[in-house]
Amino acid sequence: MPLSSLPPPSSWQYTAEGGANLVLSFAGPSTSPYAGYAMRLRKRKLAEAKANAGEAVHGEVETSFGRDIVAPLLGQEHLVEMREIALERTWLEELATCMRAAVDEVDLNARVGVLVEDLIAGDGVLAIEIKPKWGFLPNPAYLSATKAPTKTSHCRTCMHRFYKRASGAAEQQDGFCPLDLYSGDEGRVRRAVGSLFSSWESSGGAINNLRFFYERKRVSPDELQSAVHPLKYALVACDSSFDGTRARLTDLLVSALFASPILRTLATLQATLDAFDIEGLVSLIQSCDTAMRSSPANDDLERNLASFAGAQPSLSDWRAFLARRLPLLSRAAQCTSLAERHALRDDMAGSLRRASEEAGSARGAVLAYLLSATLKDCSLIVRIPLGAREPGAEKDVVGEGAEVQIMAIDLDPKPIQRLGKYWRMDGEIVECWRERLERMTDAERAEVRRCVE
Ligand SMILES: O=P(O)(O)O[C@@H]1[C@@H](OP(=O)(O)O)[C@H](OP(=O)(O)O)[C@H](O)[C@H](OP(=O)(O)O)[C@H]1OP(=O)(O)O
Ligand SMILES: Nc1ncnc2c1ncn2[C@@H]1O[C@H](COP(=O)(O)OP(=O)(O)OP(=O)(O)O)[C@@H](O)[C@H]1O
Repeated sequence: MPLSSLPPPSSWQYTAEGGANLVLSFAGPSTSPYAGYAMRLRKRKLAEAKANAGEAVHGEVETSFGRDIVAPLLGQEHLVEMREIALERTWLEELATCMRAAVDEVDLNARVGVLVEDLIAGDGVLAIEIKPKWGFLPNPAYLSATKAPTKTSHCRTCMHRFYKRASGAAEQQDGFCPLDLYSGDEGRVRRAVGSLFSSWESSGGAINNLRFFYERKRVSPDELQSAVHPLKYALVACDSSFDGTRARLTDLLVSALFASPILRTLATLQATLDAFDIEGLVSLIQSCDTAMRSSPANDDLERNLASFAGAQPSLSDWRAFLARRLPLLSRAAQCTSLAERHALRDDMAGSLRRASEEAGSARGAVLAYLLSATLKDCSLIVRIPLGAREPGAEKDVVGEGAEVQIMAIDLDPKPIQRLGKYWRMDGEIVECWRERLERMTDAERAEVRRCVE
């Protein structure tokens, strides 16, 4: 596509935003070379406390990371091409006046945006976005005796949700367990999707783990309550009550997830790259570095971790890492059992450990952990072509020959400076959960769901 002059801000419509980026869909004429594209723009955080100073990842790494590092692992067919596009301040200023982001503002100083295939666009296309989060329990071999019992029976996402609620964030009481979603067991996958749906409904569609878009427009729970939403016409053969629509959407999502190996591969990659857990990783860094070994207080350890881990990896660092680790990591897609996944993780731990001993540096293990962090935070967009349907039509098929696609988004590299935060958060999350269990009676404790891999 030629990068001719960028269409005016009025040709773009707000789609959604995450913590760092704002995404706009091109809404101009279908003859434009930009039709079918979305633009990802950097945001400027409004809340000072949320701004992450000094966390910048070089732009070259940001756009190439998905294509060069993640695609060989997850499969090229699951990634969209990203392409940098030059931006002018006047264009951004005009955009800022005609479009308000829901949470933050577009960064007026950004000099490049990123053009991507618009995954929510298309006639009759239902796009369901899920953020599946951490799909494994940590390697018990590297956990401290105090944290191991908690971390091997409750997954990070379930504990983290409670932690966020305890610290005042508006999180749902009974959220989904990712281990159910990733389990490959139909009943458990349905339970996870059901929990996500309930949280979506009770939050008014505000959660970041589940979103629905139909023909490029975000669909809210209120709209699905309405009798005449076009998505309901497209979901033929379903009873058009809210519950009927919910059941149909659940079926569509569950069967799309079942038909694809992506969740299984994603969880295996996350687990294999996080072979030591953050606890084991910190011990490995300390064993390679005498100054870190003597790092006394926890505060210092948090602060010092990033500097001992080294500079933010460049694209060539990442390419060298992948070239060395690809033979082992490419086995992830073939792992079909938990035993195979654990064996792969053990192989990775052994290999990273030997490499650190030889080099006197844990940098390879740090890069592996950072790549795992990217995969723990990505989202999937399930594109289901429903085809155009007349109200009342009888057909109950998905699309007309068009295929369901599952694409991974938000595959940005994580800043190496976050290592200290990851270590601190791990301690706080587990402590918060343990205190919760200690406050309970035995009967209450027995009712707490255990997470099973
Ligand atoms: O730490 P977590 O698990 O809360 O993950 C953060 C996400 O929170 P959530 O998925 O809501 O729990 C968080 O998501 P939200 O901004 O809450 O939608 C971000 O994805 C953040 O990454 P980054 O700052 O964009 O690089 C994520 O930070 P990283 O942990 O990936 O660095
Ligand atoms: N290629 C795409 N096509 C359509 N919509 C997209 C696309 N990429 C992202 N989006 C939408 O924009 C939202 C924000 O994008 P993205 O996840 O890249 O932002 P982020 O700031 O990096 O997120 P996070 O805070 O989760 O790290 C997504 O959750 C999704 O709804």
